Amino acid sequence: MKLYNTLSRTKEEFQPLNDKVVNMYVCGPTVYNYIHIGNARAFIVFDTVRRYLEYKGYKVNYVQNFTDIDDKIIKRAQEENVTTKELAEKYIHEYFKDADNLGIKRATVHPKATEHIEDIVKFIKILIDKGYAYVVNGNVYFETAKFKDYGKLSHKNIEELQAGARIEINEEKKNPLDFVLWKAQKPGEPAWDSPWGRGRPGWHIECSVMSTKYLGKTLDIHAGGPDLIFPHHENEIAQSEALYGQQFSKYWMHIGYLNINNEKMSKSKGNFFTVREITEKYHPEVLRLFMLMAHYRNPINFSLDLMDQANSAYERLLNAMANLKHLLTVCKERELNEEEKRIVEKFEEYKKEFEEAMDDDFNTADAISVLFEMAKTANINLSGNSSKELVKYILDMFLKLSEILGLFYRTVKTDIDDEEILALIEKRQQARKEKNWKLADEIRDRLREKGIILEDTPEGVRWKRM
Ligand SMILES: Nc1ncnc2c1ncn2[C@@H]1O[C@H](COP(=O)(O)OP(=O)(O)OP(=O)(O)O)[C@@H](O)[C@H]1O
Ligand SMILES: [Zn+2]
Repeated sequence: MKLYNTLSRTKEEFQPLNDKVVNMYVCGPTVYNYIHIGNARAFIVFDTVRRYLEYKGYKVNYVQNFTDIDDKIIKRAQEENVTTKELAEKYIHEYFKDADNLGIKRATVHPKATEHIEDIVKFIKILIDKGYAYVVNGNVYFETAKFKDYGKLSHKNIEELQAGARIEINEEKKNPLDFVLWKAQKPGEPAWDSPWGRGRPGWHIECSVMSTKYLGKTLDIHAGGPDLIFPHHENEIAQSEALYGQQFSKYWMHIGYLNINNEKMSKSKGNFFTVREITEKYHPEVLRLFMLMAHYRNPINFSLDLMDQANSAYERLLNAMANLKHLLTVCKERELNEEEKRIVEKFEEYKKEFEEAMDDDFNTADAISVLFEMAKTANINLSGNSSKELVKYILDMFLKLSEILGLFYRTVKTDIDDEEILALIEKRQQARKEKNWKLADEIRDRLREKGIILEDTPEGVRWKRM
């Protein structure tokens, strides 16, 4: 299996540090608003990477953080007259609603910056002790000139970086490329104690600290949007490698931009559609299919026309599967005839092609083309006279492969009946009574995987199918 590594700018053979385990970290949202579809592109793509790795038999430890303290959060909280914690919690909740809707699996851990202040302070202290950071007026800065590999991810030398960096007026910094690790408190801002006075962590440090805490000093894959390569990920490398003296992440994956009118879609520019808006108009799986129909590293220029095209594509696949489900109810069980055996061989070929596409740097666009080929072949060759085994075999393959893309397995599969759902809900209620939160969460997750959403209300648990 090959993947494109931003660090080497080549497609490399994928070989995790530990044969069967993949430790993967994805930079998550800064929670002061609903996520827009540009953010969603990142989360959908990396969820698909994770699903494929799991399909290949790896155990994936997947960590995605919430940046729950930062300038934008503070500003927005002040405008709305709520605390930063209240604001962040609200949008974390909204993030999960959107992510669940899009079939993005929950991470193994979703750490929050504000819950790791002690670890962050410890990390910064050691950087200062080792001579990589300096304190000025309660602010702590990382001294980039001390880290000789600075620029290796963005493939630029210090002079180029300096020329490209926005030169802010900050007389405290020894060098414009130095970045803040700890920010001294300004009046009215939330703050935590530290050896340098009250303040809060900078943005980059949280990812270095939380990734190491949950995944170890060297990650297999670190991933994010293209705007994060510099400075965010470059700075994460500098902090972590300076501290631990070993490689921070073996592979770096970055998606292409989601643009609108050929300009980056972004919260700050206001040129965005939220996931909420789009999924009111289209089925969430259409948005997911839309994202995966492009190669993840290519830019996408978003338009509603393209969404309409994705919608038709989605319906074609859905119809093929609905047709198979219908055939399942009318076809009779009997041995496969010669012609049908050849069809099975053809589908085994399709499966191989699908895997080859995914093995080649997660080429979901080609993988989806294979699904269309499958739909075509099924439509042409199957009828009410086909063997039920054949129909079942093809439907199962459809669902198995599309589940890797996070598609159809919730909408098409109905292998859980009401009785089973109620029994699991009962079991979860019991676990909650016994304060066994882990089991309760596991049951909720298991149901979600099957497309069942639980809602805890004062009147009890409500559930619905997605
Ligand atoms: N237009 C986009 N295309 C692709 N990825 C994006 C886009 N916008 C954001 N991302 C990615 O989404 C993730 C979360 O981003 P974040 O919450 O920092 O918000 P943001 O939308 O980039 O903020 P802003 O729009 O104000 O610059 C990051 O990995 C980021 O790189
Ligand atoms: Zn990050």
